[in-house]
Amino acid sequence: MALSVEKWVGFGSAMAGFGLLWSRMPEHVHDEARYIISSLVPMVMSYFNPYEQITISEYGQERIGRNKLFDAVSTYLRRACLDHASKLKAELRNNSKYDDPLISLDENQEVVDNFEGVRMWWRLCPKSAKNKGGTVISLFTGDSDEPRCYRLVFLKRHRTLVVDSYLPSVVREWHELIATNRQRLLFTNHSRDGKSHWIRVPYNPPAKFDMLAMDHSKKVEIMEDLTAFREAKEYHSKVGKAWKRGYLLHGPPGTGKSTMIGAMANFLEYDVYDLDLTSIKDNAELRKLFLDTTDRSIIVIEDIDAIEVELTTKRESKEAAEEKDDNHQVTIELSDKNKDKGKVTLSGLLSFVDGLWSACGTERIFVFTTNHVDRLDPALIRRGRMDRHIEMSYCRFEGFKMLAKSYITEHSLFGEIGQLLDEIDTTPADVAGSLMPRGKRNGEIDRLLDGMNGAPADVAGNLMLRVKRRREADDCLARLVETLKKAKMKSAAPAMDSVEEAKED
Ligand SMILES: Nc1ncnc2c1ncn2[C@@H]1O[C@H](COP(=O)(O)OP(=O)(O)OP(=O)(O)O)[C@@H](O)[C@H]1O
Ligand SMILES: [Mg+2]
Repeated sequence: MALSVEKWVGFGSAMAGFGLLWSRMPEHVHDEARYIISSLVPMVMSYFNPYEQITISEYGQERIGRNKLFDAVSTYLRRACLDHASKLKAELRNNSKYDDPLISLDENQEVVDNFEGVRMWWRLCPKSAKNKGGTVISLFTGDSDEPRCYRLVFLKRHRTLVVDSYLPSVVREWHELIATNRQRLLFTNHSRDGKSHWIRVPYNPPAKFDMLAMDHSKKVEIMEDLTAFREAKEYHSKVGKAWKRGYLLHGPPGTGKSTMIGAMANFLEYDVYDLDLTSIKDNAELRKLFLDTTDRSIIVIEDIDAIEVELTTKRESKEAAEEKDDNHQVTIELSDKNKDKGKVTLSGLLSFVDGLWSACGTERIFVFTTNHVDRLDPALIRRGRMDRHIEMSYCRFEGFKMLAKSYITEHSLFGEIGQLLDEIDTTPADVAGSLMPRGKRNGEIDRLLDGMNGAPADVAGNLMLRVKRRREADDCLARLVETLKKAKMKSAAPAMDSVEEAKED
């Protein structure tokens, strides 16, 4: 049967070719006869050919971005139709939480699927050279080959079933599988042969919201905001807005901006795209990268102020030269390395965050981080582009308790620590650093355990853990008090100097 399907489809092509040939017959063949025959051949063919075919290409029109249906079909066929295939492919995924090889269909292997008693024939067609009628070069990949595609062949009378039920069910299964099985990924852009690509690694950030040292109500507000965003598909389509949200995280170094991104990714179960603007040649490259991102992802640009410094300086000089031309079309010179290569502009960046291209993906979160919010171009961070501005601030007592809670919830040094944290600006990173256990006093614990002959293992283990934790907590908190006192003295030193200077005067 499979062979006959192929024959029919092949016969169709042959007849179409014949029709084309006929239409190019010499002039002396009567025009009218030529017209009638060339339109009759496909009609006759179509009448006798009981099959239809749908092609699902790896890339969309003009190859702007991947065709998600292609990925859905790959996953579906891997699950549903490998049993009867004789030509398979195996690869070890570097982006999976599993170590087992991934088996999939090899090119040109035909498989048959059964849906509601109806047979469907699938085949993965390899890349082929495109040479008819001149070379068509992909807009972004610069590739002149026809991409790979799946061919689905079915009986004509089942077209409605295929389009309305079968293909949607393939997509549904794909979504379900992704939701249950998938390994989250961290992507970063990388330039090879003058072209930018995403490279990806498995991503399991340890950060969780409950570990984040920050104002509790602020934290709850952010989590509620993220939940509302995730559930707002209908709202966005009803009001005709792109389903995206922008967060600006600002605050001094070490206050948890990057940690917050990890916590967001964990909370939403999204992939993260860490966009390094310094290695992007121009707006076209930026566009390609954006279009290659997947939905349900967080797109991050860290330290946006580093780029903005250049932008602001440039803009100021341009404004001086052109008497306040404030059109935001100023070029960002991203780095000395790229100075001569090309340009990414602020407007190029904004078109993805908030402009025409922002509608090209759904369920995207943009996160910009900066240590210097005051240096950013207002155009970049205005509300609507960056929907929420979140300030990550120094560690106070509440934040400290959050960081310390994995060791201890109450201690005699807490009062002193609370007072010191109120007096000096310390980052959560510094506090977390002091709270790291340094593996001291193990000898003492060993001696203690030696004296507990015959104690059940779990009691001994628990006791050891308790003693260890207590000792560690004593050490850590004492070390933290010491660090904070030193920092306090240091911050008081210039003031003391000026008092002394005033006395001398
Ligand atoms: N608010 C916080 N809650 C919990 N841990 C924190 C917090 N802030 C910092 N840390 C700890 O300090 C380390 C550094 O923090 P992080 O990299 O998130 O800071 P950052 O604000 O991104 O700094 P930078 O501006 O230099 O990029 C983290 O690994 C984390 O362990
Ligand atoms: Mg950071």
